[in-house]
Amino acid sequence: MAVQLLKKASVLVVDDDTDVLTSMAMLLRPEVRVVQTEKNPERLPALLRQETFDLVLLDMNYHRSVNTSNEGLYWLQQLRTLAPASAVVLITAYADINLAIRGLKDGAADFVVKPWRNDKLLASLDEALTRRQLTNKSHRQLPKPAVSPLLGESTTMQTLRRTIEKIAPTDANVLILGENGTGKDVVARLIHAQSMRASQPFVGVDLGALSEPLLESELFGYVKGAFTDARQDRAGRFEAAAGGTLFLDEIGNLSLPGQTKLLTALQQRQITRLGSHTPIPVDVRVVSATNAPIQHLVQTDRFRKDLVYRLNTIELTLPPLRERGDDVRLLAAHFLEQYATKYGKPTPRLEGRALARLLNYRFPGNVRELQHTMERAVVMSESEVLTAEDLVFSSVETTLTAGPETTRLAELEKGTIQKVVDKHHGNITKAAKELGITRMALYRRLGKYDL
Ligand SMILES: Nc1ncnc2c1ncn2[C@@H]1O[C@H](COP(=O)(O)OP(=O)(O)OP(=O)(O)O)[C@@H](O)[C@H]1O
Repeated sequence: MAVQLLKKASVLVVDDDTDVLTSMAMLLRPEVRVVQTEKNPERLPALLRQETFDLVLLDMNYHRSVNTSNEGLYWLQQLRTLAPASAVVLITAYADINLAIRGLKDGAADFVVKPWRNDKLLASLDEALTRRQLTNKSHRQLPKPAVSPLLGESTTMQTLRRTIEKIAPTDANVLILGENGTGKDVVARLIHAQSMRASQPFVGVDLGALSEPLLESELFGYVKGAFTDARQDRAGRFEAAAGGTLFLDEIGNLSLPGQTKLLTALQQRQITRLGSHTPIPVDVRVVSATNAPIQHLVQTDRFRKDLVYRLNTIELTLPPLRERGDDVRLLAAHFLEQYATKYGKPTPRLEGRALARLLNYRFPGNVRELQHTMERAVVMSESEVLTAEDLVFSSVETTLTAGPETTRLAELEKGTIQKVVDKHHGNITKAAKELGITRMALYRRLGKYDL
C-alpha cells in the first residue's frame, strides 16, 4: 500500500547544492511518479502557485543565508502556508539535528541526516505519505493557506479593500489591472479567500511564461498519446481549479489564437483535453490580471474585445506605490519586521534620511521592489539603524523630484555600487545580480563613476 503511494507521488526537492539535487533526482526518479528539483528556495512561492506536490524534501541549510539555522525553518513555515496539504521531510546536517527536531514541531513529517542511506530515506518518504493520506482521509481540517495581507491605509487602498469585500462573494469574473509588483496576485488570492469558493482550489497560471505549444496542454490538459511525451492522461489548470478560482496572470500576453481558445472555454463552460473529443464541463470563477494597457491592446486589435468583456465583469485597478503616500512607510516597517524575523536579527529602524529617500523614490517595481530593498537592507546592515546608504534599489534610482538632489543621488549610487562590487570581490556578474541591473549597465556605471 505504502509503496503504491510512493509510486504515485509527486515530489519536490529543494536544496541549493546541485550535487544533492542530482543524486536525489537519480534516486527518486524510478521510485516516484514525478520528481522536480529546485535550487533556489526563493522561487517556492511562485512554483507552488503553479504546482502541487504530495511531498517536499527540504534542505535546512542554505549557503547564501546570513543566519543558516533559520532559513530552513523559515521555508518550512512558508511551505505550511503555501502548500499545507504537502508532506515535508527535512534534509539536515548531523550538527543541526536540534533544528530538525524543532522542524518536526513546526509541522515537518520527518527528517533525514546527510549523508543519507537510500533505503532509509525511501522508507521515511513512504511513512510521511501514508501519514499524510490518513490525515486527509480523517477529514481533519487542514490549515487554510494564509493569505498575504493587503496592507495600506491610503484612501485608495481602503476603498479597494471595501470593494473586494463586496465583490468577492459574487461569482463575477474579475480583471485586475496595475503595474508590476502592485499586489495583483495578493488581491486575486484575497478575492478567492473571501469567496464562497474558499474551500475549493485556487489555481494560478502565468500565461506570460507559457509558450504557444504549451498553452493548450497546460490549460486544458491532454490524454495519453496526444503528443510524443504524453505518457499518461493529465488534467489541465481548468480542471484542477474545478469548483474554485482560476487565476490567469499576465493575460495581456496571451496570443490571439490563445485568446480564441480561452474565450471558447469560458463561453461553453467546458474544455476538451488535447487529443480527446470528449468535452468536460468545468465550473471555475476566473480572476485575471495584467500590467498591460488592456484597452489599448483592444483598440490596436491585439486583444479580443469579446474576451475582455468576459473577463472584466468587475475591473479593479491597483495604484502604483508612488501614489499611495504614507503607505510606503507602513509597508517598509512591515517588511523590515518580516525579514528581521526571517534572518534572526533585531528589527532595524529607518534613519530620517533613509525614510526621506524612500518617500522620494518612484518605485518602478512597486511593492515588490520595496520588499526586496528592505530584505537586502536587513541582510546587509550591521546596525539597528538603517541609513540612506543602506538602501539599494533594484531599478536605477529616479526620484519624484529630480533637481538639486541629483548630485547626492549620484553619490549614493556610486557608493552603493562600490559597496556591492567590493562585497563580491570585483565579481561583476554577482554584483550586477545583487544590484538588479545587467552586467552592461554595471560596466557603464563603473565607467561613469571612474570606479
Ligand atoms: N498591499 C500589500 N501589502 C503587503 N504586501 C504586499 C502588498 N502588495 C504587494 N505585496 C507584496 O509584494 C509582492 C508583489 O506583489 P504581487 O506578486 O501580488 O504583485 P503583482 O502585481 O501580482 O506583480 P506582477 O505584475 O509582477 O505579477 C508580494 O510579495 C506581495 O506579497
